[in-house]
Amino acid sequence: MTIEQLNADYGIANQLQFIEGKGGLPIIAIANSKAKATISIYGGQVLSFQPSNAAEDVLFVSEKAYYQEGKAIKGGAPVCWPWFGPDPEGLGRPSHGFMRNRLWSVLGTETTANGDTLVKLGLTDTVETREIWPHNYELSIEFLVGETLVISSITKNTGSEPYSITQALHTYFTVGNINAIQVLGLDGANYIDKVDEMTEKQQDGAVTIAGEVDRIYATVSDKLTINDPSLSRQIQLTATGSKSAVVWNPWAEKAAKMGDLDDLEYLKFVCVETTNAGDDIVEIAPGSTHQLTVKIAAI
Ligand SMILES: O=P(O)(O)OC[C@H]1O[C@@H](O)[C@H](O)[C@@H](O)[C@@H]1O
Repeated sequence: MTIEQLNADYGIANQLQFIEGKGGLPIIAIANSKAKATISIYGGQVLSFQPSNAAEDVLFVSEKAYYQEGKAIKGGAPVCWPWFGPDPEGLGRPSHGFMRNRLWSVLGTETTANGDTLVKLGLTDTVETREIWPHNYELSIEFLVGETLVISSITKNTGSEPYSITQALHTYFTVGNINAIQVLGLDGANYIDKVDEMTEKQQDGAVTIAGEVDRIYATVSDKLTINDPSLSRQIQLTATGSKSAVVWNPWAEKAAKMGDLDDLEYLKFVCVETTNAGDDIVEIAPGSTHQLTVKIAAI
């Protein structure tokens, strides 16, 4: 669909418009009385969210992100689905599933009763996706932009057999200085340390970051907080449909090897991801739906 057609069908006067973004990719630009946000239809991912009273964007996007078909956009909140991390069956399929580099369909846009903006994007299985992953699904991603940002991944099993998924709302958050932040709410949680041969460990106190961190936390609280003294703010995450969470920062050496991350940008973000990952595998019966949601507030 062209930008003109999208605006005609789904634009909302003075609140939501479709524009051509970097690399010619279609972007949804939202500005309402409470916040502004941009959502990339490619990848089905929110790229920015800034409540009216926030000095800085809540989400981080790499200055070197690719805006190119076939590649994931590094930043905002990519959607990892129907698996999180490496191919669970070792068949050489891409890491984090196959939704990050697709053009999604716009299912609907609306203004809610309290003036928030709701956007729904979706994808269903095709001959091509069944070659990669032999299951039937309707996957939709919903974004509710208001004082807070709410992101939901809703998976419906439209087939006749049950199947299992793992997934992540792979949120990149802007921080003032990675060395100074704390992630709260994980004290006592067990985690798999991906940078220490998948050793199982237990979190003691707040998470601080002074090197590469890549952890899958099991059975976490539904409320996590990023305490960021450099930007004098807290980012609060409230999750539903999830028992696990991932904390990731590549640190200097890995960042330097990434073509889509500037060498020093690792200092400026942390990923605290709302997931079904590790042992938090979700089985979905035929006709059933699983919803993974995170509400993000910056205070
Ligand atoms: O570079 P990608 O594919 O976006 O993945 C980034 C990171 O995503 C994290 O969620 C994983 O735990 C890391 O292991 C991974 O490196």
